Amino acid sequence: MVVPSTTPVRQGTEAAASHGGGIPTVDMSAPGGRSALSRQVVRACAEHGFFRAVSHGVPPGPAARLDAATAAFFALAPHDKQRAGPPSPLGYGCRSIGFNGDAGELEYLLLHASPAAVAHRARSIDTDDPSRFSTVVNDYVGAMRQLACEILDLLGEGLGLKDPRSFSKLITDTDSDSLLRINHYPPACTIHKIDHDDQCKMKSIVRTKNGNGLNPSAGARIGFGEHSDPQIISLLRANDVNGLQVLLPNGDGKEVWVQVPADPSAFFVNVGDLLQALTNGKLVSVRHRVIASACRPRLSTIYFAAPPLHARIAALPETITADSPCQYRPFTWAEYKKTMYSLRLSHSRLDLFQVGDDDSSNVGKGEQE
Ligand SMILES: C=C1C[C@]23C[C@@]1(O)CC[C@H]2[C@@]12CC[C@H](O)[C@@](C)(C(=O)O1)[C@H]2[C@@H]3C(=O)O
Ligand SMILES: O=C(O)CCC(=O)C(=O)O
Ligand SMILES: [Fe+2]
Repeated sequence: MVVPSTTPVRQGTEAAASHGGGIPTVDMSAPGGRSALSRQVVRACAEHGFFRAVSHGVPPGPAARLDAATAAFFALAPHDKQRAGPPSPLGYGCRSIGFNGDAGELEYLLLHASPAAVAHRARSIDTDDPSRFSTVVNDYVGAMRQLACEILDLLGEGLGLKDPRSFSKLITDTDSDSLLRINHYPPACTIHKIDHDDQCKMKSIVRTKNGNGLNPSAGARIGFGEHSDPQIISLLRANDVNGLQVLLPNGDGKEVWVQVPADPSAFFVNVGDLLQALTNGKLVSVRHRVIASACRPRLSTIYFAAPPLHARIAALPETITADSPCQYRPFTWAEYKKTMYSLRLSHSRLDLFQVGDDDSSNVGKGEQE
């Protein structure tokens, strides 16, 4: 699979810290007060649907323990890993993503984040000591839930909601449908079985000529294809290997793929489709992808914060005005999930829920493209 070359790619830069056209960065501990922080978070989510959170206050222990446990799993022999698969969509998957023919150069573990589901899945992931694996995952999920709530409360405050905790309440419900995904992208050199040094040399030559290193002839490979995350908010952390790209406005009314420089100490925050619907489009769900062309493995962990299946998703009244009428019809997360699982990864599925687009024959029909 080769990267579509129509959209240019540029490097995210430090200029981004001031929203200068790259990757916005939010210092979660910056002096200046909570209302300044909430304005910054709203601005990043409204303009980009994405930001890098630094000085976030999440202790490093749970992440280090999760990375060790998942790296040990991915290092197992293929038939041992298959015990936790095939993905249903939960469980261990290799290359295949979803049910509709999407594929990427990765293997992954997709877990429901509830302690009961983690305990059940742990039995096939860590056969030596399932409860050790469960504890490690539960600790990490707890830390992620807390960070997600903090960001969602800042958004609620910054948007001036009557109840600023409206968003975080959805993900703290005991029936929350949140997920944890661990993606392992093997080094590109071993995928091709081309000699490591030759391939790295080849890539650096093309990078010099083209500036972005994504010429298909250099072996740029789709790790995880273009998509938006369907849930409320996603928190992504990865090792020091690049690969994540986000589709951001370039200021000229066009969009460009921006490479997100790796930062293992940061969390990358994505607005999901549900948050776009809840805010009547004020916050935008960001399209992103992973190009897995590096010569070292990329390990990423993403917490997808979701509401319970029965939760009704409708634009909050504060986000609807005469100038900004309601864009999406109300739906439940269960309904949205059913639709999304019938569609390809790259589908702009929220469009199907636009007011006026009530041709229900479009929704949940098992559309393939
Ligand atoms: C092709 C698909 C995989 C996906 C479900 C879908 O039908 C469309 C959305 C995909 C996605 C993207 C973000 C997350 O990685 C994910 C777990 C999710 O909730 O939506 C995946 C789904 C998946 O891999 O099961
Ligand atoms: O693995 C990554 O870095 C991102 C993957 C992703 O976007 C996803 O799993 O939804
Ligand atoms: Fe994603």
